[in-house]
Amino acid sequence: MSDASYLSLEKLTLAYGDSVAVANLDLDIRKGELIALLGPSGCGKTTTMRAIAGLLAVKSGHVRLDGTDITRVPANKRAVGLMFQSYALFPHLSVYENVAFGLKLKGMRGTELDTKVQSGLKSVGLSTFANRKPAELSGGQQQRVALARSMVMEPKVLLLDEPLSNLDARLRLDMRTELQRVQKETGVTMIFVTHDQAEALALADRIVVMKSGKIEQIGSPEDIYNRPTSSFVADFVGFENIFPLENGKMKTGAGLIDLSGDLSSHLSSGAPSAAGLAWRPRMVTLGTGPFQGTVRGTSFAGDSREYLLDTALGPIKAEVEASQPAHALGDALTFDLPAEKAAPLLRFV
Ligand SMILES: Nc1ncnc2c1ncn2[C@@H]1O[C@H](COP(=O)(O)OP(=O)(O)OP(=O)(O)O)[C@@H](O)[C@H]1O
Repeated sequence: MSDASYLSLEKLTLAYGDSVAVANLDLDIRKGELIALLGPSGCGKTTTMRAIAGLLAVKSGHVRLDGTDITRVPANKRAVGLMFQSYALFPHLSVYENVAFGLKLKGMRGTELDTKVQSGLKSVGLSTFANRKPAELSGGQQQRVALARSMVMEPKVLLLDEPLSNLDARLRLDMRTELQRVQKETGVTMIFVTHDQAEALALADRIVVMKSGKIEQIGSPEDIYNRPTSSFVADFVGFENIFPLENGKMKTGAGLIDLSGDLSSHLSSGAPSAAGLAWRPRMVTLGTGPFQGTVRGTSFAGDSREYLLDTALGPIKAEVEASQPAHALGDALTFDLPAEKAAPLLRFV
């Protein structure tokens, strides 16, 4: 086992009956990494987590953890923790008893148990809540109990399935920080599932983007955000203006067109064999350029304003600072898609 493959999924195929949900998936995760599995509903995120946890039989392939093949090891012998989006706390037990539960099952008692539980509660800031019942806690506090309960078991890997999805926007932000802190303090390897790209970008060391049971791209948050390799990932992370390339020209509703700026030198530095180009709305220049559009929609987002333009190329989304003069529905605007700002896509899928 190398450092880069503390947890390895090798050619993992997972199915429900005859229906394959995850196909031939390879993934190596380093010890202490915080990994986000990101992707649309049904792409196989939860299925992959269930297989790592031992809750779903593997059809073919292997799961290795810390040098051991655990593909056929029962869930309770894997040292893999799992935290669900519904925290699944025992309502009749106190916070203390909830956190102690798994340790007691392992036969721990007395001072050792008490020390572990106290330290687990302390690590999530809930020492003074030990005697409360889950119903007497806020959603965020319940989430912390669930986290403490998982962490006291000292798992080699902690899996979190949509851990923040039941929390309101404010609490989600708090819990993001909390999760990150606990992870860095304990050094536990964590994999969390989310379909929220902002959450993945904010939390993860590396993001694994999945599509239809396969990995579409693996990279740092910066890679995924700035350098998506396919149109699917580009679309998923907010590049709204995405076009295929054919012989160095952009294929649009108005046919093949040349871009202004030096596309070839931009591409040769980034991706010489690009299959497409993508621009975020704020990469579109409004007010000057070779193209024409008519404002069909506008939305105000505090610092910025977004315009949806009807154009011969197809619909274009542009974002400008809100301090710029506003345009009205029906206004005709010129715009540019600057070649040097485009993200080159290797695959158009
Ligand atoms: N118990 C099941 N029986 C049959 N098919 C299932 C079962 N659970 C999931 N699937 C199918 O497997 C595929 C992957 O599902 P999975 O739950 O892993 O997706 P996901 O990416 O976690 O989605 P979501 O974000 O909605 O939770 C989907 O096509 C789904 O319909």
